Amino acid sequence: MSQPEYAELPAVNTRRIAPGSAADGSGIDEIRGIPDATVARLPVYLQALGTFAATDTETVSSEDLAELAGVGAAKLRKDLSYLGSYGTRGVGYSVGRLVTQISETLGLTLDWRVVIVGVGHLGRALAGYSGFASRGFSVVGMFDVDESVVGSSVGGLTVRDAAELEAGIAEAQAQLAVLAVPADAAQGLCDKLVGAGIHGILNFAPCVLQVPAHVQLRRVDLATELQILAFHAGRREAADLLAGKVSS
Ligand SMILES: NC(=O)c1ccc[n+]([C@@H]2O[C@H](COP(=O)([O-])OP(=O)(O)OC[C@H]3O[C@@H](n4cnc5c(N)ncnc54)[C@H](O)[C@@H]3O)[C@@H](O)[C@H]2O)c1
Repeated sequence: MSQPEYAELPAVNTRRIAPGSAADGSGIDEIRGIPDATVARLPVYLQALGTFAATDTETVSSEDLAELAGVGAAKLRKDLSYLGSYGTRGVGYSVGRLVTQISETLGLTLDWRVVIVGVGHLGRALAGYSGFASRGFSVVGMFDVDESVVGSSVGGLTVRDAAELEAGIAEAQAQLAVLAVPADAAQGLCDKLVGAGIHGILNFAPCVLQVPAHVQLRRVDLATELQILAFHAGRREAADLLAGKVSS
C-alpha cells in the first residue's frame, strides 16, 4: 500500500499577496509566513510545471520538478510545504493542483492592473511582452514626459503625459507600476505612485528608492545578475584550472 510521504493538508487560504514582501526584499511575507526566498522561487516552479502541463503530465516527482527548476529536491519540497502542498510517496505532486496553488499564492489568479512609467526602449519592450497578460497582468496605462512620445500609441494604449499620472492611475484602478525612467527621475515618480495608491513598484532605474512599509518594491538589475553569473563562471574556471594542475 502506498503511504503518504507527508500528511495531506488542506490548501492554504487564498488571500492575495504581492510577489515580494519586505520593501528591502528580505524577510518573511507577513500574511502567510512564506520566506521571501521561497516566494522568489515559486515563479520558477510555475514555469517548470508549465513544461510538464504542456505534455499533459498529470503528476511529477519532486526530483524531476526540482531538476527542471534548477534547485535541490529537498529545497523544493520545503518550499512547497509552505503552500500546504505535500507530495505522495511513489506518486509525486499533481501538476494541475500545484499550478493552482502556486498561482493563487502569487496572486496570479487575480487581475493585476499595471502602469508603465517611462516609455523608452525598456518601457516599450515591456509593453509588448505577451508574458504579462498570460500571467494575469494587464498594462492599463503608460506615461512619459517626452512630447514626441506622449499621445503616441504603444501596445494598443495611448501614452499619457506623466503630469496626469495620479489621475490616470485612479481612472485605470492600477495596483502595480513599472518604473523605466532615468535614475534622477525615479524617486519623485515613485513618491507620486505611492501617493496615488500604488501597492507595488518594479523599479528598473539604477538607483535605490525609498517607499513606505506598506508598499512592495522590487528592483531589477540585469547587470547585477550578470555579475553573479560572472562570479560563478569565474569560480568554475578557477576550479577546473586547479583540477587540471593537480591531475597533471
Ligand atoms: N535594470 C536593468 O536591468 C535595466 C536595463 C536597461 C535599462 N535600465 C534602466 O531603465 C531605465 C530606462 O531605460 P531605457 O533604455 O528605456 O531608457 P530610455 O531613455 O530609452 O527611456 C526612458 C524614458 O523615460 C522617460 N522619462 C524621463 N523622465 C521622465 C519622467 N519624469 N516621467 C516619465 N517619463 C520620464 C523618457 O522620456 C524616456 O522615454 C534607465 O534608468 C536605465 O538605466 C535598467
